[in-house]
Amino acid sequence: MAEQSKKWVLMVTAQTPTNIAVIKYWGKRDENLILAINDSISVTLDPAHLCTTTTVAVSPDFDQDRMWLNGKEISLAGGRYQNCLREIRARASDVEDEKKGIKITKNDWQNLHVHVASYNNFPTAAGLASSAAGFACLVFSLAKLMNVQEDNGRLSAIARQGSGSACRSLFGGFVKWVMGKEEDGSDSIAVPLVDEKHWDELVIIIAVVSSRQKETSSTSGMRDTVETSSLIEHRAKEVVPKRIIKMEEAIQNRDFPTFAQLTCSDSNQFHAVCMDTTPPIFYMNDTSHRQKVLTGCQLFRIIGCVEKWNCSEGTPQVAYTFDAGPNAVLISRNRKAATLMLQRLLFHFPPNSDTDLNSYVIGDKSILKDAGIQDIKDVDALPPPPEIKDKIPAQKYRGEISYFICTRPGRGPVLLTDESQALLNPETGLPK
Ligand SMILES: Nc1ncnc2c1ncn2[C@@H]1O[C@H](COP(=O)(O)OP(=O)(O)OP(=O)(O)O)[C@@H](O)[C@H]1O
Ligand SMILES: C[C@@](O)(CCOP(=O)(O)OP(=O)(O)O)CC(=O)O
Repeated sequence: MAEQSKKWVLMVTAQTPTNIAVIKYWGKRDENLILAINDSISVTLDPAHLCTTTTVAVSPDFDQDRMWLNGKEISLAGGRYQNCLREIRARASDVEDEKKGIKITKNDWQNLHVHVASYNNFPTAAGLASSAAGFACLVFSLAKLMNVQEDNGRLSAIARQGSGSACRSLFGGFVKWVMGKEEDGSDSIAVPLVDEKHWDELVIIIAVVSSRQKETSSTSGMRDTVETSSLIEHRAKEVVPKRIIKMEEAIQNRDFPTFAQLTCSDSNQFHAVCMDTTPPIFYMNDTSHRQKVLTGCQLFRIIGCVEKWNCSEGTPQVAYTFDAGPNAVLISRNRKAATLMLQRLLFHFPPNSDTDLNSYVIGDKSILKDAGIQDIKDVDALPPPPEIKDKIPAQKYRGEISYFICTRPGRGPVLLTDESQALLNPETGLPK
């Protein structure tokens, strides 16, 4: 390292989106490298509504690697963090900042320590893919700090070693994670299929049922499935490869009926292999807490509501998909369908009377406006959806959903150049 008289801190801040799989990754063929047993496809969600912001800093004064997640210091000792840090350091290049008088050579990076501060603007470890946005952001920001000369595809193979689904957050739009064949995982990377503008009519509504941490992590859940389910092999070898081909075609052609059919079937099959696991995993209907038994039923009701409406329209208006947590993701074919979906959701799941509508529907609130809803009175005045026949009185489940997020397909990672958005103090390298 060049002689420097002044103390210095060099920082980079980045923002990375989360993603939701429409063809699910579930099961590994290598636990350490995180190599999947099947390809998967996801849609990247607009970072304006769900994203991770991460600041990474380097200074000769730092005596160890440290990380703060959502304001609390966490350990970087875990294998996944260590693998990402090692792989990025191995690819670091020379960095020079003439204004600050900083010169770091390729070899210096092996001895310099980093500080990392990260913030998720949505619940962590609640099944909203915080690990995906989080590891993608960590790898992307470290790569920029250390001047790594590799494209986002190569970086995705490093993010994958933090969390499998993270590799898909290196791109916007629709993204495929190619499982690859190589033992070292070098061909197990994310590939962008189409960018976020290709199918920008889609509107995504997430019903957040529980923002508490889930009972069974994806990592241990999928390990148990691979060890004990006999259905998973059929899924990985026979079902998913065919679905991947059809899904890619549906996305290219913006063929919503095929897209919706594949998305719903794949989500349902993912939960079927979870149930085929010993002991069975119930992500949609976790029976370990009384409250969750109730909320789980609400998720089945959301499926029922979407299926009934799609059927009555004669062609799908909305696709549903559920990850490893009790949240529903509803992808509408266009704004009109999203408006009608939101009206149905608010009819069945009105907020408690003391809840502010502004905090009950967050993200792109213009959908709420399109639905003609300005306050709770408008929610209470919503008529029952016409597809509900008079035989069964329409049910309402007040207060059963925590909140709704309205969003859309979004872009990939970006650097934030405005220093005021940094999460670390530029003088000390400690959280602001
Ligand atoms: N911003 C972040 N930066 C780095 N790591 C993060 C970040 N956010 C979350 N993580 C890591 O991801 C873990 C949570 O992952 P987990 O898979 O349990 O939940 P999730 O990603 O929210 O849900 P799912 O993957 O099932 O959708 C955290 O404990 C932490 O280790
Ligand atoms: C259901 C899923 O969301 C599973 C995601 O699993 P993770 O990527 O969180 O698992 P690890 O690789 O062990 O970190 C489906 C998907 O995103 O494809």
